[in-house]
Amino acid sequence: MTPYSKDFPVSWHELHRDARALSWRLLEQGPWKGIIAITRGGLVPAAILCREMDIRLIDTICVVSYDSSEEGGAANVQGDLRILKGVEGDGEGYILIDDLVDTGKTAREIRKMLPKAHFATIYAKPAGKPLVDTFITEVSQDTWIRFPWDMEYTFSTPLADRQKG
Ligand SMILES: O=P(O)(O)OC[C@H]1O[C@H](OP(=O)(O)OP(=O)(O)O)[C@H](O)[C@@H]1O
Ligand SMILES: O=c1[nH]c(=O)c2nc[nH]c2[nH]1
Ligand SMILES: [Mg+2]
Repeated sequence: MTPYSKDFPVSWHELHRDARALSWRLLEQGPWKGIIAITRGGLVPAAILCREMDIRLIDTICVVSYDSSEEGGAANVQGDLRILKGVEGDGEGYILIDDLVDTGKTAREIRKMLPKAHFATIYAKPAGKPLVDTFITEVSQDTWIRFPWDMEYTFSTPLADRQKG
C-alpha cells in the first residue's frame, strides 16, 4: 500500500517559476559562497538557482536511497543513504538544494554531514518541513509530486470514461 493518494503534476513552466521564487527568497538571505546540489533531484533546481543568483561555484553531494537488504553494501552508508560523493567542511555559507522533502529521511542524514548549510527545497511535505530552512510550496503528506523530467506527453482518458471503467 502506498501512502500517496493524490497526484501533483508539475510542468517545466511551473517548476521554473517556483525555482525562480526560491532564488528571490535566497538572494535576500545571502551572500552565499556556492550551491551544493543533492543528486539527482536537486540538479535542475540548482541550475536555475545558480543562473538567477549569479553563483558559479556548484558542488554535488551524490546519494542513493539505501536498501539495507542490498548485499555487501556497508561502505559509506549513513542512515538510509549510500553516499557516493560527499563534500568537505560543514557547509557554512552554502545553499544545499533538493527538489523536495517528503519524510525528511534524506534531509536528516545530509544535515548531519553539513550542519551549517542552508537547506532549501522547492516543495515540502509536513513530515520533512521542519528540516528545511527555505521552501516555496507545501503539499500534503499523501500527495505524490510528479516532476517534469519524470513525465512524457501521453493520451489522457476523459474523466467520464474513467468512471465507466
Ligand atoms: O524526504 P525523503 O522521504 O527522503 O524524500 C525526498 C527525496 O526523495 C527524492 O529523491 P530520490 O531518493 O527518489 O532520488 P533521486 O533524487 O535520485 O531521484 C527527492 O529528490 C528527495 O531527495
Ligand atoms: O518524484 C517524487 N515525488 C515525490 O513526491 C517524492 N517523495 C519522495 N520522493 C519523491 N519523488
Ligand atoms: Mg533526491
